[in-house]
Amino acid sequence: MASDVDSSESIHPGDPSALPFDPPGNVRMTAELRFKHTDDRRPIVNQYLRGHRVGKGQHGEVWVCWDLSDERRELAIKAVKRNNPRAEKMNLLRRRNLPTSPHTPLTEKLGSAEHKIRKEIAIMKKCRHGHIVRLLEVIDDKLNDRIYMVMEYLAGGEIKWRNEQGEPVLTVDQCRRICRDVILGLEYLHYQGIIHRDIKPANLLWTADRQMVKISDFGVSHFSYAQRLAAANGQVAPDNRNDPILLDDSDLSKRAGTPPFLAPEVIAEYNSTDPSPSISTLATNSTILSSKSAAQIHSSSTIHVSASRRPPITKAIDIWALGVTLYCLLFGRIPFKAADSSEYVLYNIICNQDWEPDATMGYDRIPTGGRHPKSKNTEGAIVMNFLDKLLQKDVTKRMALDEAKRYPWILRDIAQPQEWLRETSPSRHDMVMVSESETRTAMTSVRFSWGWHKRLTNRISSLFRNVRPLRPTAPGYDDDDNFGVRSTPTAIAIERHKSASARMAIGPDVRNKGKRRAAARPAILRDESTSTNVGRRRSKSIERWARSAAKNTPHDPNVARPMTGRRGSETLLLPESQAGSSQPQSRPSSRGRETPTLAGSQHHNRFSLSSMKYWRPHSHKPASQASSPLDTSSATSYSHGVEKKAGPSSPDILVRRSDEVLRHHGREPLPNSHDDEGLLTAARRASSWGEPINYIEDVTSLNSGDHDGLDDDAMFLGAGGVCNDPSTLVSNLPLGLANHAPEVISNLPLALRHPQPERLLIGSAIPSVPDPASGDPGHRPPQMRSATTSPSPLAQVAYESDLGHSDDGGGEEEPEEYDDDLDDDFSFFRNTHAERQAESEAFRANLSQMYDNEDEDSDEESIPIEVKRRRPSVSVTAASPPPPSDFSDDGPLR
Ligand SMILES: Nc1ncnc2c1ncn2[C@@H]1O[C@H](COP(=O)(O)OP(=O)(O)OP(=O)(O)O)[C@@H](O)[C@H]1O
Repeated sequence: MASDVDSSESIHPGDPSALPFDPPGNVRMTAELRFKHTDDRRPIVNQYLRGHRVGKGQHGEVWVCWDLSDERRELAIKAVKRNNPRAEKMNLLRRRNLPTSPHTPLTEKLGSAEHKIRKEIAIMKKCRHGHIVRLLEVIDDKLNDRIYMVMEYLAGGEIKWRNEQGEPVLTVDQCRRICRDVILGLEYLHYQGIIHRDIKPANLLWTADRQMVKISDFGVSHFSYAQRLAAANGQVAPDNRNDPILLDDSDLSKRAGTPPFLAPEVIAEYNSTDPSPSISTLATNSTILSSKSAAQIHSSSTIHVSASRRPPITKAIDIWALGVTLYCLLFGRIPFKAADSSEYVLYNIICNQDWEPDATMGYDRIPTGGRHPKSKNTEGAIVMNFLDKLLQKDVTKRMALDEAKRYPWILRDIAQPQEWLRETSPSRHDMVMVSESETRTAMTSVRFSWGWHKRLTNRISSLFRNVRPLRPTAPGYDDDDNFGVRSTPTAIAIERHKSASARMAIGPDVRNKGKRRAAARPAILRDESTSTNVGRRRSKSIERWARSAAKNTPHDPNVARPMTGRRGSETLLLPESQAGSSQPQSRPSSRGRETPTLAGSQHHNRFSLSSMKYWRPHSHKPASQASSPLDTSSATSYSHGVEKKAGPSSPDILVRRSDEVLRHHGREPLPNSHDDEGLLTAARRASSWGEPINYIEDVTSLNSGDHDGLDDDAMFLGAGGVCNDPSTLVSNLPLGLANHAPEVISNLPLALRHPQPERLLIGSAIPSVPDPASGDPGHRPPQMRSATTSPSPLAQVAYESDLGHSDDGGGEEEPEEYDDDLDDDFSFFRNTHAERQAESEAFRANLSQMYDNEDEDSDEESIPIEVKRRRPSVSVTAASPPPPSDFSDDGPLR
């Protein structure tokens, strides 16, 4: 078994005690953020001197930093916005969670970004294992709209697993070691009751010496108390039975993760042999199982599961994802891929088609012997058999982690396997205990600091977001049942309420940039409907939505209910005296269903942002000065230096909002334009899955929300791939910049370098270093190593700072400011008409998917369907420059 044991690897790779990084103590929770600069303008966040940015994901940016209070230990600090409207909007459109839960969980109502951070922190806080990225401190200052997570720094970066030709760059040996590390990490997570749900190469980070891989990104991970109990034979203290974040099992029914890595049971309804009604509705012009012949379909591995009988979603989904990951590492490509990049086709392939190996595997091109090798004892046959067990479509036949850990190939280079198995047993670790209070403190309410100098004054769309149609109060109707508020801790609802109020009161807010953009574009409207009608809404066409919305008057004072106007869990509270002044008995219904209504009332939609598409702001006034509904809407107790005004009666408020704003800006709505029609036709077509989408096959999670439209280069780079041909990237540059050398491009004004994906440049001047992980001087190096200084091949990708700062940590921005936000905020006003038109056309051309949102009835007014090129998740793993030696940090930070 151990004939080819490499003595250099005869270690106990999974033994946490052998780890160089294992600081004692629990995760620190810090409630105050202090921000200052060094003399040379290097930012300091509390005691952390911030260095260059090492990565950027959908929700946050990651920098290297040095802990000034701990001998300048090198760490990573991740800044995550609590509120990410762009990501949330895309998530909203994409969230087709199957099956629909009648009880929409509170956690979803908190918004995906917030939800993601809370879960990520709550889970990471207690994970302490050699193959899990360690969280050390959370800086959660309520006055800052970002949360800072201080983690151990994995200098090796993401695993790079293929070159630009799509060939594997890791040896089979390396693949095995990575796989073993992930098995150990997963074993620990599963033992703790945590399902990662997004295992893929991009979420596996190398240590600096590339001797070890750690699992990162717990944004969609799931904690199951039942699983934890089972793992501990019921001996676990019931510390978090009531934790709404960690115990929300309905989360598991949601399709989170990265499409090519999703297990068949997660997408069981996409089995074409037994399509669920939802599929037949959606897939009106999709080709099912288009690309492969029937002979290629391995019947024994085809599952026949209808949506109604979908297998339970368990930790086995991580094992499947591990199998897909191992396949990627071995062959430099993903095992399941749809020819037309359609998710629908992809899911059918995952459910119904078998995987096929290449003739050889790994960088060292070891023969595989095919899918079913004749000789069973070859290396290829052993690995193929291992893959076969991991990639079992039938979850009951899939290999368990414990089995995988003991598989001979995994144990191959372990000197004393039995001892290693004993030492790495998860039962040797303490059980994770995450209390409810800890989860809550992981993320608290947002309070906004004043930043007028940075913020534009367009608050109209956020205002309308808070204008709600009538909420039902018909007898027997329990609002909470539909919104999952019943189980909501009061504090959370209040926090959100405050947050909404704050936004209304304060006025300009960069967070609503997306909605301001929506006002300038044709928008596809979503009608307001109730959660009890979620099932029906699924079949409702987008076109009907928009028409209905356009016809309806903004708000009827007879219908408007002053008590609660809600968006998600945000609640517009009005004084009790006003709330009691009306007794609404009706419930708005976009379908005109019979619902008890007040005389003369009709169903209503929120004010249509699309009707304001030709509206342009004339002036920017602080909310407190504007003669807009901003003046009157806030009757909450939220106080942030803004003088509260007593509002008029609630119906007045609601009916006045849209009218006043339009009048104030001298514009009339233009409903029902032909633009809407064309757009809707495209949207409807797209919603039927007929439009192929360019999902990012291996880098972007569903939870990231916008993996559509990424160009191949960005996808490739984000996947941990490499590219040594600058023309490949430069070819993507806009405005004819492709002919310019990268250095010329880097000097262009920021405006010319936007949007983000075009700012990827090649650091061609970076010298190379050998790969310490390979350990073989004669080893054929991957192509890109000639251009990298980093242990990671990703070193040659440089990502420019948004504000043109160098990546040396000398950024001057304050943490409160999200650079791209600012850019977005100004872009609307900066763009010429022609640009806007071009943008609109590009938008239509790219329009690929529209999801009817079956699990929300609460939020979002007009949702423009916008598919943007995604800013890729790029890692820059060049060796970190040391902290400045001449820097002297003064007193308070010590
Ligand atoms: N501890 C770390 N050490 C080194 N690099 C890191 C670390 N954490 C994250 N990174 C890098 O930063 C990038 C972005 O981090 P991360 O994936 O956590 O952000 P995110 O916003 O959650 O991403 P997404 O939601 O898009 O998956 C990662 O791809 C990784 O390369």
